[in-house]
Amino acid sequence: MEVTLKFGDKVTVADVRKLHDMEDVVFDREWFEKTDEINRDMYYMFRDLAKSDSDLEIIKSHYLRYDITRIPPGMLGSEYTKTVGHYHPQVPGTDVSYPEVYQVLEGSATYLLQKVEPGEEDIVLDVAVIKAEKGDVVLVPPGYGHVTINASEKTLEMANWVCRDFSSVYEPVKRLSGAAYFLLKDGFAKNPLYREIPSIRYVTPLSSDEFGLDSRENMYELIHSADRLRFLTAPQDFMSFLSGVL
Ligand SMILES: O=P(O)(O)OC[C@H]1O[C@](O)(CO)[C@@H](O)[C@@H]1O
Repeated sequence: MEVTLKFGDKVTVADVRKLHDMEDVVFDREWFEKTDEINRDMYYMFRDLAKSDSDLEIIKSHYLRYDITRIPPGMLGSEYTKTVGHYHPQVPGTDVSYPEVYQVLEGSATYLLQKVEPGEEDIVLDVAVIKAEKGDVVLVPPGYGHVTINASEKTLEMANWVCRDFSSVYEPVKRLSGAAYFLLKDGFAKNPLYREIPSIRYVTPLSSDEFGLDSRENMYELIHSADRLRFLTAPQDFMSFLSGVL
C-alpha cells in the first residue's frame, strides 16, 4: 500500500527504503540472515515537496529541494534503525562537496557525521554525533558523510533543504558495511572495517533561532528568503561559515 504525505495542496507518494535495501550496512548480520521481514518498510522519503506550484517554481529557481523523511522506531536486531547513509559529491569545478541542512519536525534524531581522509575512505578524520529534538537544526558541512538514527520509541520526522542538482554517493558507506560507528542498545560500537576511527565528538544542534528562524519555526519558511540558503548550492563561497558549524 502506498504511503502518502499531504503537504500544502499536494499529496506526495513516498519513496520507501525496505529492509533489503539496508543489507550492506546492518551491524547485526546474524539477525539479518535469519529475519523473514526482508520486505519490511524501514523509512519513507517524500522528496521535492512544495506547498504550491508557485513555491515549487521558487525552489527550483534557487536549485534547491525540500524533502521530508519519516523513520518509524524499530531495531535492526541489536542496532537502532537508521538511514543507509551517504556522502555528497563536490560542486563541479571546486574541491568542496555539497552541504545539507536538516530540521527535526517530530520525535528525536541522532545524526552521525563523518569526514574521511581524501582518497582513503577507511581512514576517518572526524566523527560528530548530534542529538536533535523537535525544532532543532543540524547542518551537515561539506566533506561529511551522514547517517540519521532513530534511537527513540517515537516516529522521527525530519525535513531537509539540499541542492537539487546532484545525486548522493553511496558506495563508500556500502563498501565498508556502514558508517564508522553503529548505535547499538549498549551504545556506540566501532565498525571494524575502518582502519582508523577517532573518538566521537558530541556536538549540539543549532537552535532554530540561531539559524535565523523564529523559535520552533519550520524551516520550510526559508522559501520566503531563499537567498539565505545559497550556502547549499555554492558552498565554496561560504567556507568560513561552514567550517565553523561543527
Ligand atoms: O539516502 P539515504 O542515506 O537513504 O538517506 C535518506 C535521506 O537523504 C536525503 O536524500 C537527503 O540527503 C533525504 O531525502 C533523506 O532524508
